[in-house]
Amino acid sequence: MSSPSSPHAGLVEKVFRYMDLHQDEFVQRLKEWVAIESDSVQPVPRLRQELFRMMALAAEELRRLGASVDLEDLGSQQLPDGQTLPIPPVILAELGNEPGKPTVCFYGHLDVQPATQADGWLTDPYTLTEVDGKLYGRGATDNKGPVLAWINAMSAFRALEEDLPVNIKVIIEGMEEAGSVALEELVKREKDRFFSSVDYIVISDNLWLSQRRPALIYGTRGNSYFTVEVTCRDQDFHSGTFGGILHEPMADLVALLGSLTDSAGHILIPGIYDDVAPLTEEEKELYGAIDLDLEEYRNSSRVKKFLFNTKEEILMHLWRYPSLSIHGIEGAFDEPGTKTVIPGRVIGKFSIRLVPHMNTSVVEKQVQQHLQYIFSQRNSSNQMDVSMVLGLHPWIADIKDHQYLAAKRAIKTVFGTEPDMIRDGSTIPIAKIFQDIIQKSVLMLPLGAVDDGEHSQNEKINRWNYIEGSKLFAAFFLEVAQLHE
Ligand SMILES: Cn1cncc1C[C@H](NC(=O)CCN)C(=O)O
Ligand SMILES: [Zn+2]
Ligand SMILES: [Zn+2]
Repeated sequence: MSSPSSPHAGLVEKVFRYMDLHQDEFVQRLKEWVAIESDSVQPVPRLRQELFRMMALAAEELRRLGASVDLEDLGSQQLPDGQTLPIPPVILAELGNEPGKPTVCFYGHLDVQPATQADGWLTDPYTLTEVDGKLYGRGATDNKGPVLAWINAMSAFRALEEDLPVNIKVIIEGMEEAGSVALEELVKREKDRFFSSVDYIVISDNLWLSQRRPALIYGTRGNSYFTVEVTCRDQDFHSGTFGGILHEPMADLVALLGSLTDSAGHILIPGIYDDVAPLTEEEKELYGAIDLDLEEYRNSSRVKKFLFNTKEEILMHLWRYPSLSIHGIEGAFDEPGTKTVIPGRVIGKFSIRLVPHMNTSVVEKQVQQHLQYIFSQRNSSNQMDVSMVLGLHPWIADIKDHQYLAAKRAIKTVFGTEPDMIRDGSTIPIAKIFQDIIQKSVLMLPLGAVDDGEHSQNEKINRWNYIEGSKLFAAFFLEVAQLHE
């Protein structure tokens, strides 16, 4: 609880009490939002319709709070197979426009990863189901819960007829899980309009490092995603009638993919580590202070052994060093059984997580050169094509920034503790885009617990995280307003 000396202590308590009393309504709203299958990953018309429905529902909710809401049309998306699909509109909403108050802009997304019960969900992924204080459902933590927590915070002030201490802007998209298609253009277009008055940007699209201890995030890795296609012809072969006389595309591809890393996870692409920011003594100390029980983390991940044995090494390799992951092979025989095919054309997929100060176009050249060299060594008559299909930049914040201090104070008020100061190994592409284009401070203020299972089966948000997270945003409004004065 806030200290009695704090000038807004009474208001904080009133808002928190409101939220405790109305928590079932907040959960009910999350249930309505989770019920929409707003999957942006599978490019099919039915799901795009669901995305449109999702954005309309959120727009309506914001209008109910008195916000002015625009739905920005982003046109359509051209898919590699020639199909075009409409892109769901982006919500740009605004509540309050008083010159004396700071303007805080919240970014969130309402699209989700695919999910079906057959994937191994214990409950229907689109029916929010509470078990032991855990609210299970696709999008519960990524990112519908946090978006609603922000809206809950706005709604509490309105319901109590209390003046909002900040001007609020909200940008909500529906294509994050597909790589934030067309969002950068929108941000550029709106730089001198919607974003001109923005002082601070808040994103809540990550998780804590712990079950109970809140965190602030000051960096995310980028990602360069590659496809490497090896083609002999456009049809499969029978291995009994062609096996032995062909350069097999799959053999080429497996060799290419196998050349990318060694068994210790070190990336073998020449030059790839050249631009990685050197480790300073100051940074080293930050890792020591983080409270992570490595054994528990390993056990709860159900992994026998990690590549590194100390907390510091593990965190550094997740946050401040690049990594290369192989994701899949399109065109490969991947069913059970013993089909004797030789695939005629296969596409390998891998990506490299980038860290400061790596650059996507430099990485693209290095990967091209490396794969061309490896391929040439095989004297294969097949055709190889490498392309970088996504180039997402890493992001790092200045933790001495005003709003990081405001967030720390809000965390102290709600949770009575200091946050873990952490980075995240995954990618929030829009963070760097906001930082570069709007040139205002970006804060990542996550609400979910480490075991929420984003993108996984049985994704959930704890009722406690959802409600305390709503309080956290309300407390944050008050702290930002106070610091801004
Ligand atoms: C779509 N995409 C392709 N490359 C990277 C991404 C973003 C994706 N983002 C998240 O998972 C956010 C987690 N809070 C990721 O990092 O894989
Ligand atoms: Zn997300
Ligand atoms: Zn996600």
